Amino acid sequence: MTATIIDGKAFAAKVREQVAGHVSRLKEEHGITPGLAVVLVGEDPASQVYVRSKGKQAVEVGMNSYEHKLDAETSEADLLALIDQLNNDPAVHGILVQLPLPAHLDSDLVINAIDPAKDVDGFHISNVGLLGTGQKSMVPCTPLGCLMMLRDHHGSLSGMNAVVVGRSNIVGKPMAQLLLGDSCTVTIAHSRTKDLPEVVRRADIVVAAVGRPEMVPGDWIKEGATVIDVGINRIDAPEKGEGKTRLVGDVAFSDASKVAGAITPVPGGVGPMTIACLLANTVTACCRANGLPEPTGLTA
Ligand SMILES: NC(=O)C1=CN([C@@H]2O[C@H](COP(=O)(O)OP(=O)(O)OC[C@H]3O[C@@H](n4cnc5c(N)ncnc54)[C@H](OP(=O)(O)O)[C@@H]3O)[C@@H](O)[C@H]2O)C=CC1
Ligand SMILES: Nc1nc(=O)c2c([nH]1)NC[C@@H]1CN(c3ccc(C(=O)N[C@@H](CCC(=O)O)C(=O)O)cc3)C=[N+]21
Repeated sequence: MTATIIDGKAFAAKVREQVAGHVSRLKEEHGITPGLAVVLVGEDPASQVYVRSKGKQAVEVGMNSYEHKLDAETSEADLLALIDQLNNDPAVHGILVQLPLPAHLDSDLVINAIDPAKDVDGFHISNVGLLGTGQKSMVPCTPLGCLMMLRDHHGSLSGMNAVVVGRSNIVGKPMAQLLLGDSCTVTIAHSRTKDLPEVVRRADIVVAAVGRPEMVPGDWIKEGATVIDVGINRIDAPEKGEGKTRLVGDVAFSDASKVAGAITPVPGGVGPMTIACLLANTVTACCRANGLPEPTGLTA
């Protein structure tokens, strides 16, 4: 069996197209332009790339993008003051603080300072609680992107065995909540899980969000399973030349794609969907802030 490749890049382009349609309607019919503020503290090169990409794509769909780059030594008080300013700025509908933050900053404190209605990452405790209780919330972008691809591929996920490898607050836990919301039987695995290969072999849906290059080998995958690879790992690629690197996921793609029914590639899978969902969340937040009906099909 050769797996269907789930093309996250193409799917993300479709989501952005829908978002762009909503943005132009908001502008024409209501004179409102959705605005996304992205805050980056420090100079982490990977984070800089993502932040640039978010800003660029926001502008491409017709939104306003506000980038705030603060130096690595920024104090907590200064960062909180910026968040307060963005919370009170009516032109800003979505706020994202790029993680991880430098170690001297308390990320829980910072995230919980964001107005939950503008928390387009869905990381604020009130959004986490709303998601956990099945209420309307802002849904974290990466898990939302994964859910969209799974629903598109399967239609209904009801009754499927889903295994999420990884229990982070930004990916693993919200992913498990969303799968549960779609009536999967959900297992969350992590570094203390006993006999992980056997746990993964039971899965109809595997979501790998670990951060270890190709740690899930092909022989852990059940024949025909759907594999969503969230991992983004930059590894050395001497075959491309000295000092060169390449991106790989948490799944050994080549072997897994021989047994899986469907699989997302890295790059070109979950990553582009994450940014598309960030834009979708910003439009949703903008509609809610203005008491307008929110787009359908762009939330969980
Ligand atoms: N495509 C995208 O848009 C995004 C991609 N990512 C990528 O996804 C990956 C995961 O990110 P994130 O959730 O933030 O990572 P974290 O480091 O926060 O969490 C990793 C999780 O993996 C678990 N884990 C670590 N080692 C093992 C192991 N040997 N066996 C089983 N589980 C293990 C950890 O378990 P424990 O809790 O026990 O320590 C932890 O729960 C990274 O590669 C990251 O770059 C992240 C966000 C967005
Ligand atoms: N507050 C916050 N929210 C986030 O959503 C967030 C964050 N912090 N910190 C870092 C992680 C990581 N993340 C990615 C987004 C897009 C790609 C992406 O587009 N990847 C491309 C490749 C990009 C490349 O070539 O480097 C792809 O997979 O095809 C990857 C990773 C969002 N994150």
